Amino acid sequence: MNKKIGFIGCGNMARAMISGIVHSKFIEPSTIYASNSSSGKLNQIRDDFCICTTDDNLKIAKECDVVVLSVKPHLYGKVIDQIKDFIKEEAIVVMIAAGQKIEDNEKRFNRKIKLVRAMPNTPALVNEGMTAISVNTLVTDEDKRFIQSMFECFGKIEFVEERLMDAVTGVSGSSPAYTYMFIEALADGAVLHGMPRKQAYTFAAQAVLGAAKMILETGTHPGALKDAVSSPGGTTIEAVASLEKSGFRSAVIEAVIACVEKSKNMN
Ligand SMILES: NC(=O)C1=CN([C@@H]2O[C@H](COP(=O)(O)OP(=O)(O)OC[C@H]3O[C@@H](n4cnc5c(N)ncnc54)[C@H](O)[C@@H]3O)[C@@H](O)[C@H]2O)C=CC1
Ligand SMILES: O=C(O)[C@@H]1CCC=N1
Repeated sequence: MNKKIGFIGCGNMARAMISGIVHSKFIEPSTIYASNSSSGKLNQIRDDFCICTTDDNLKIAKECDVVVLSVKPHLYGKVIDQIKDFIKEEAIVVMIAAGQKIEDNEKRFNRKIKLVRAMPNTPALVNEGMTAISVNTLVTDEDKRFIQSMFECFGKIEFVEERLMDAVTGVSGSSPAYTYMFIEALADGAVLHGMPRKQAYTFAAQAVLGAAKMILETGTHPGALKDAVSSPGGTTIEAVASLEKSGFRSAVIEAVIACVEKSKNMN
């Protein structure tokens, strides 16, 4: 496994992925490359992970076997125009941008190109990422295994039909943000009742982590787990009733719909 992995665009998501790949020892840091349009983040990532950095996107295109396009979605056209004639014949291009469809980007490359569309999330930084992956017809089973292993360096993966990618963005790509809002609000409630803020974040975050683990590890329906916490005439059902009154579930569903719609209409 002597593949070189390159990142074009070295912001929050690329950093989370690079951190996971380096810490898992999947490949040598010296075979990971990153380019960015400004130097500050590049110098930081080179110092933190001992990877190779450059301000030249073409160097990544010419040298790497896997090229991750980790710039913002609106820059895909510009960056693909710049690199399309320099990507190696057998290289795999991985698109992680919200809303970027395989077919549209095949057209941008205007040549035979192995394209992977993936939607990771930033908990990759602590090895708890969730990534969905779709591929085009040129991606081989061996390529898929490599891409799977790369994303598994920092969490779970599932191959999905591309039509589900917008839903994935709503449920896992973007959802860490809304989960942080929930944790922040939980902590605010505890602070309101006298708990020091730092302690409140620990209690709130650990409760959310534990609840998530219960679903993943027991396979029990979330409703049944909720019922097991809600003693008849007890404290929890008061909170549950209050949340229902405020439209909590509906607010979350509406948030996911807004996210998915944005993803569908991005270009
Ligand atoms: N942040 C997140 O939680 C997630 C982000 N994504 C996707 O990852 C991509 C990157 O997102 P973030 O890392 O959050 O953005 P970011 O803004 O933190 O990073 C993008 C980087 O690209 C650099 N850049 C801009 N133009 C460039 C160019 N022409 N050549 C090279 N580098 C250039 C910027 O300087 C910046 O450092 C987006 O397409 C986003 O949809 C996907 C899943 C989760
Ligand atoms: O907010 C965004 O557009 C990106 C995609 C998923 C998470 N962050």
